[in-house]
Amino acid sequence: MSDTIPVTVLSGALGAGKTTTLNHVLTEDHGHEVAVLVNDMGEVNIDVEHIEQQSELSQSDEEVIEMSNGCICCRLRGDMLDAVGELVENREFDYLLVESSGISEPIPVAQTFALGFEDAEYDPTDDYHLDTMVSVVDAHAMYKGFDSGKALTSDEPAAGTDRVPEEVLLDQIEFCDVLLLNKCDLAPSADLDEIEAVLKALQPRAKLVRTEFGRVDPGEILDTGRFDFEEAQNSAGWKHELQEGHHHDAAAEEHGVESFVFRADRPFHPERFADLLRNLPSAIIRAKGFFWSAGREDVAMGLDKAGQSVRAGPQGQWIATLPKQQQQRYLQATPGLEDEWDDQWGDRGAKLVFIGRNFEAAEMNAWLEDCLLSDTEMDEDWSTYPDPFGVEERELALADD
Ligand SMILES: Nc1nc2c(ncn2[C@@H]2O[C@H](COP(=O)(O)OP(=O)(O)OP(=O)(O)O)[C@@H](O)[C@H]2O)c(=O)[nH]1
Repeated sequence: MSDTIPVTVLSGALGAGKTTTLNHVLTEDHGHEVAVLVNDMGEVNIDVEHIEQQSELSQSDEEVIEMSNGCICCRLRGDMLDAVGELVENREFDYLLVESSGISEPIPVAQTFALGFEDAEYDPTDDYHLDTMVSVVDAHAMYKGFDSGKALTSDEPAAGTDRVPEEVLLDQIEFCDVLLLNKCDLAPSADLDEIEAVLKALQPRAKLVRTEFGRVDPGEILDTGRFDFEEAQNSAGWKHELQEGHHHDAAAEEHGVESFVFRADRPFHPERFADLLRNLPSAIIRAKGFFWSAGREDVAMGLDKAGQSVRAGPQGQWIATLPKQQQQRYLQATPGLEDEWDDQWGDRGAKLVFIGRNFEAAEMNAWLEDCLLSDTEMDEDWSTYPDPFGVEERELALADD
């Protein structure tokens, strides 16, 4: 590990300030010989021209960069693996900075460096280790979003993907070690406090640093040693809420940031719950979890709300539908599962987390309770209920409603 090259990955929405941050860090005295990789990996390349322009910009800066720190800029098209492999062969450098284009997902990039690929010819973990995942968040865009009642952005899905930008943005927020809240010059400080409270609720583990024009101390993002794949995967606020239960955070409370977990051991009435999902208040920024839809005892439905986009549909298996032997293994390995186990229905039920600002948890709770089957409905024939959740994974995409 120690003789492999540390890697910092910068992600963030389009225009959040990744390039600005990168250029700032490169001109600072960071004590490294840095190679820079601009990754425009995804099939989704919305904006090749933009990236082209950007690298022209970096090239025009190259003189400065070369002179101060001996950095190398290289642009990547296509296979990131080949590029990073070639890079170690052909260049002398001791740190790799990757700028991951706005639309690309941080998790696959992290996987490349942290885990490598099984069948690939080149294994990047021979030469590299992931040091820090950084996400640059645009404070100005978030502030404007709050102002217009929208939690985050609400752009159309990018061509070639069914994920809208705010879903990717939430991945970037939830899967990182350091959050740079950039463009702080463009939002009033009261709003910055509020944005910060929201970010902390979405991602309690990351270090949060406020910046203007990407002016961050290089030590905040280089050689931090903060990355840990497992921790990063479990660092989302909603996971904490589900696993550890609710804990009050004074700063969050002060700014009206609320998170709330709903648990039930009954099914939802499919239509009532679909209706609620269609009408969720926009104050709810994030919702995530599993639920049981009456008539679909075969499958655990997943809910995933990121900003204005809501998806719900078949996502996983109840332990109750697994073969007996496997069930036993889960029951033994999972503390508390035995107590929750229902003789007839096993682990079927609802476990949902909602994170938002200025919403009434009690009201939300009452709406959800109303969606559960009543005692009378518990005795009905559920197979006659229409099923809005379909058969495809998380098919009910409500973003365009
Ligand atoms: N006012 C203000 N403008 C900023 C700040 N940081 C960056 N900008 C400007 O915002 C624009 C976008 O910045 P970039 O650094 O290119 O953003 P990016 O994230 O690399 O953008 P993409 O590569 O398109 O994803 C540029 O015009 C920057 O000058 C900031 O802190 N405050």
